[in-house]
Amino acid sequence: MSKPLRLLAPAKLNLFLHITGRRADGYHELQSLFQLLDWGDTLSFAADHSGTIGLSGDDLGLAADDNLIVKAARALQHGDHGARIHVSKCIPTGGGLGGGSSDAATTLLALNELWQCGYSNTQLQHIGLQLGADVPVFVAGQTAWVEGVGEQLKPVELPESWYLVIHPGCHVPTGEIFSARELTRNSPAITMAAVFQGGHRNDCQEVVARRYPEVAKALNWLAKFGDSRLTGTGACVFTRFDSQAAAERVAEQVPAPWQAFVARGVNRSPTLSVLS
Ligand SMILES: C[C@@](CO)(OP(=O)(O)O)[C@H](O)COP(=O)(O)OP(=O)(O)OC[C@H]1O[C@@H](n2ccc(N)nc2=O)[C@H](O)[C@@H]1O
Ligand SMILES: Nc1ncnc2c1ncn2[C@@H]1O[C@H](COP(=O)(O)OP(=O)(O)O)[C@@H](O)[C@H]1O
Repeated sequence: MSKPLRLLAPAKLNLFLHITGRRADGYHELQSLFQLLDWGDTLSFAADHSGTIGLSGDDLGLAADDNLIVKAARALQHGDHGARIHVSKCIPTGGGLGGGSSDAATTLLALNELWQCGYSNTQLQHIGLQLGADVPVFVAGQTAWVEGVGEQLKPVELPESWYLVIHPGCHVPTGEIFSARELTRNSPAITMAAVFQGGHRNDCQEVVARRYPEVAKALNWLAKFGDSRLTGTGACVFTRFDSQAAAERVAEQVPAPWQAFVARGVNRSPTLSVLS
């Protein structure tokens, strides 16, 4: 058995999210800035020749076969490839922070290396897209401008920022928000330059805030300290700060029972540096 490889599966924030259309298969076309964070789940991998995939660690109440970590491993597995994988979850599930997708991406990157599959990063992104719309951006491991359903990526370099993220305690199913009748689906496509001049939003925010009052409350509370915004389809909300100290000062005041954490925005996933 090889020495275990321990890697971060980073969380992300959608700094903005516009829905610009809908494809024939019902999936929505998006424009978004995916900001990677230096905070997330921890996965460790040991390869063997057992021909089986074993997953231990935090139980999400999912059958192993439904866990994106196992699905990602199976997508690469051939012959007697085997692996013991351990997961420590920090990223709240269904929070709009991309936890499941990031776990899947880290699994693809780790096992491609340990099993010496030889796939390029672009090939792994294609494999990842079959597992979820958000997986390719985590495989690429860069903060990125994203279009399509998540498969068209352009890395961007953003100034260092700190984010206070609040989980208001409710679970918002992505499918429910995308099937909401009142959702705006025809935002005009904008350029990256326009985004950097402001004038962007999360098109899901109004729908989520109306259906989930705790999200609305958290957005209003955070708005006292800066622009507050929903990430993805929620339920987490966030505000940007210039320094860790400023973010921590506000984090200390977050009312119970909401959960909060402070994380640094990174342009490149720490996981890529370990693997390359
Ligand atoms: C919109 C984002 C932004 O990050 O939201 P979050 O999930 O992170 O909150 C993601 O791209 C979400 O991606 P992901 O969470 O992988 O979605 P999936 O599991 O693939 O899809 C769940 C359901 O949402 C709908 N869906 C998802 C993505 C998309 N671009 N259009 C859609 O219409 C589909 O009905 C799908 O059945
Ligand atoms: N390893 C995993 N971690 C989190 N969620 C997972 C995982 N595997 C499968 N899932 C499923 O993926 C769904 C989306 O979870 P997640 O990616 O954390 O949230 P979001 O899409 O809101 O960012 C969950 O409802 C969960 O059932």
